[in-house]
Amino acid sequence: MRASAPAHITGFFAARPDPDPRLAGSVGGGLNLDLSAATTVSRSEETAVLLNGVVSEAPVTRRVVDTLAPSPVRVETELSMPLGSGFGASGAGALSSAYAINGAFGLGLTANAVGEAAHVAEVASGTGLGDVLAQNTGGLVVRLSPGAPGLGVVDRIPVPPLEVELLVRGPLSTKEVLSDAGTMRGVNREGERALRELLKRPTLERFVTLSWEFARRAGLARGWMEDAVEAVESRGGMASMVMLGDAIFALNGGDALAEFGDVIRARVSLGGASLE
Ligand SMILES: Nc1ncnc2c1ncn2[C@@H]1O[C@H](COP(=O)(O)OP(=O)(O)OP(=O)(O)O)[C@@H](O)[C@H]1O
Ligand SMILES: CC(C)(CO)[C@@H](O)C(=O)[O-]
Repeated sequence: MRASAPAHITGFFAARPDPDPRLAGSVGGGLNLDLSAATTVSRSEETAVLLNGVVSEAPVTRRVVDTLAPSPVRVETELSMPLGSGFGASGAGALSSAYAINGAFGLGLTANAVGEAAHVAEVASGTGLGDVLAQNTGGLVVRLSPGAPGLGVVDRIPVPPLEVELLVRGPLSTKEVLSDAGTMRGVNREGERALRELLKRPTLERFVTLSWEFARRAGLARGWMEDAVEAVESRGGMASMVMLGDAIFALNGGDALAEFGDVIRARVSLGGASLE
């Protein structure tokens, strides 16, 4: 059985911890992109998880297998987004695996129940907070309260499947940032502020502008990003940092961004995770 889930790039966020991982997560805003994780699940003598054809530890996906699979499975995930760079690869892998396991074994779980298994795996692994909730929704997602799909509250800002340009300089460990109390105090303060401001006028443009304000005020933006965003803005585009990656996303920024490295082009994915 095969299923897929979109990449998700967060623009701003604030962690909302909770002893119950189903209720823990984050609030914030982010874009789903058509760089997908596609997972095929088949029954097997023993469980194996392959990421892009390579047997991998894949701790997040293994938690999903332990939660949902009634017998050993072979899980093969093809990822078309960069790993470890803020594209929600671990969340997309976990969510697409959960959908595929549900279909392969006829578990009869709803999308929210499947999403809950992936969300809990992601939060428990420390590799993400709100990606799965957003990836189960699709589009430009505003997370209003934290939690697994069916528990967290989301809304969407209506946008067409517009093009997004991305420049990835390298990975940034989500787990390290989330576990740094000093950094997270600033992140949470600024993320809550950005959400309040966005809800006053929820538009795509405000999302990008507030994301860039968040990245700088939270102390996450890097020097090269300032130059890249300025170059994009000087030619009429908009840009901000991909949370959490050493990466930039831009709207109408392709030519300017290309001066800083290889640009990946993607489109907003309006759908969430699904069986194929
Ligand atoms: N599909 C997947 N299944 C299981 N593990 C994955 C998958 N994709 C990435 N990982 C691993 O999850 C770990 C955490 O990745 P990390 O959360 O830092 O980045 P990400 O998920 O790509 O982006 P984000 O910052 O949006 O979470 C990394 O070791 C990565 O190799
Ligand atoms: C923490 C995070 C930014 C990592 O991608 C994401 O999971 C989110 O928005 O909660």
